[in-house]
Amino acid sequence: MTSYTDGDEQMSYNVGSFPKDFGYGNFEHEESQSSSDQKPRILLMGLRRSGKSSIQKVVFHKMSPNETLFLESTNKIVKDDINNSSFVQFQIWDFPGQIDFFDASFDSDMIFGGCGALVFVIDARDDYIEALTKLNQTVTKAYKVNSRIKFEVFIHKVDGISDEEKQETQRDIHQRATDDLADSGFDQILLNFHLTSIYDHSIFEAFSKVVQKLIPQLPTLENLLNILVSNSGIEKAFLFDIVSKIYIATDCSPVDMQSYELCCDMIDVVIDLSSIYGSDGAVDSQSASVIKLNNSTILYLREVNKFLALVCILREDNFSRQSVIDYNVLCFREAISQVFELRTKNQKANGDGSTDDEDDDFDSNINGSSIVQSENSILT
Ligand SMILES: Nc1nc2c(ncn2[C@@H]2O[C@H](COP(=O)(O)OP(=O)(O)OP(=O)(O)O)[C@@H](O)[C@H]2O)c(=O)[nH]1
Repeated sequence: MTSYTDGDEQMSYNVGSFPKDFGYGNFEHEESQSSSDQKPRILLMGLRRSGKSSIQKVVFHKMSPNETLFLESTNKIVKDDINNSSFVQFQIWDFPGQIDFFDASFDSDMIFGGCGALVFVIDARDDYIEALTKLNQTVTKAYKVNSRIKFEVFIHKVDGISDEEKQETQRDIHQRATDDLADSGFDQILLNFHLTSIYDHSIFEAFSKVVQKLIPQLPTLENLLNILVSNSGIEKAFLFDIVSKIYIATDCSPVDMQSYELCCDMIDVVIDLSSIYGSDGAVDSQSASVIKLNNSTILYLREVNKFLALVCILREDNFSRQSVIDYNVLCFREAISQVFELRTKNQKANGDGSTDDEDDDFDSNINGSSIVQSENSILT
């Protein structure tokens, strides 16, 4: 029988092109880390072999997609601590596919109580009727315990499926899932759908959106990026978590997949080169890189802190004012460190257990003082 006891904390990394020790260490300004229990939780649920463990391994442990073919079935909850900067701190719980909500050892209050987001994975290549039934059971059960959970449905393994087929599958799953919820009297539950595959960047993009919803400072970060972009002639800017390549914030212009992929590839190139030629770690405060594309576009990467990098896309003409951009990036970096400091101060003041309400206060503080200050110092 499945046991729902605590799983192993998986802290070793199979990091592909990353240096072996390039994982989520302690953030140097973070004097006190939130305990694991206080971190928001992301639950990975879905039928057996739908691809849950593969997603977690590929996104957070740099496992190559082909290696996931050899993953064994999960038979207990596996908890994984993602201990990054103050912005990216959560736990991922990977559930066995054959989970039984009626099992006496399934403590739904404990499991769904502290849950920030529930990711339900559906294998798009399989007959998904059973998966939809399970989705309905899972979501309604979780909602009854905690109505604040964000529900994300990954329509997974869409590699090798034509674009029309993808859209049709998404439309069908969306329709059936929302109809099922309405039939069970839960039409107030909002499901978000993402087409994903571990064989391309779609899984990183989808996970970025899930993680962003768990970052209370997101509006502040977006605001800072908007100010930076509009004053520096930048077309698009992403704030990346370097280790996982998920972006934790971007400016308000729409994200197109190609730009995101280019930026991810740039991070890979920089990490690879830094690991070979750099002296200490993969990135440091001097880390920067410029890639000129053959369509008069520039990719510009700057380190923000140990875990975060800013990657910008801009036209070559606008890059002639690089010193202005660099100055603005310095202001941006300073503003981000102020956000960190305030966050840490708030956490300490609240005994490390800041709630959403406290984070709201935090946001208004930053918007009221620090951003204005950085806005003034950004050159136009
Ligand atoms: N084609 C394709 N195969 C995938 C993808 N993601 C996962 N797989 C494959 O799906 C199979 C099952 O993956 P797992 O990650 O073990 O699935 P799981 O949901 O964790 O399974 P349980 O632990 O049994 O619940 C593996 O052979 C993976 O290689 C994907 O995006 N595309």
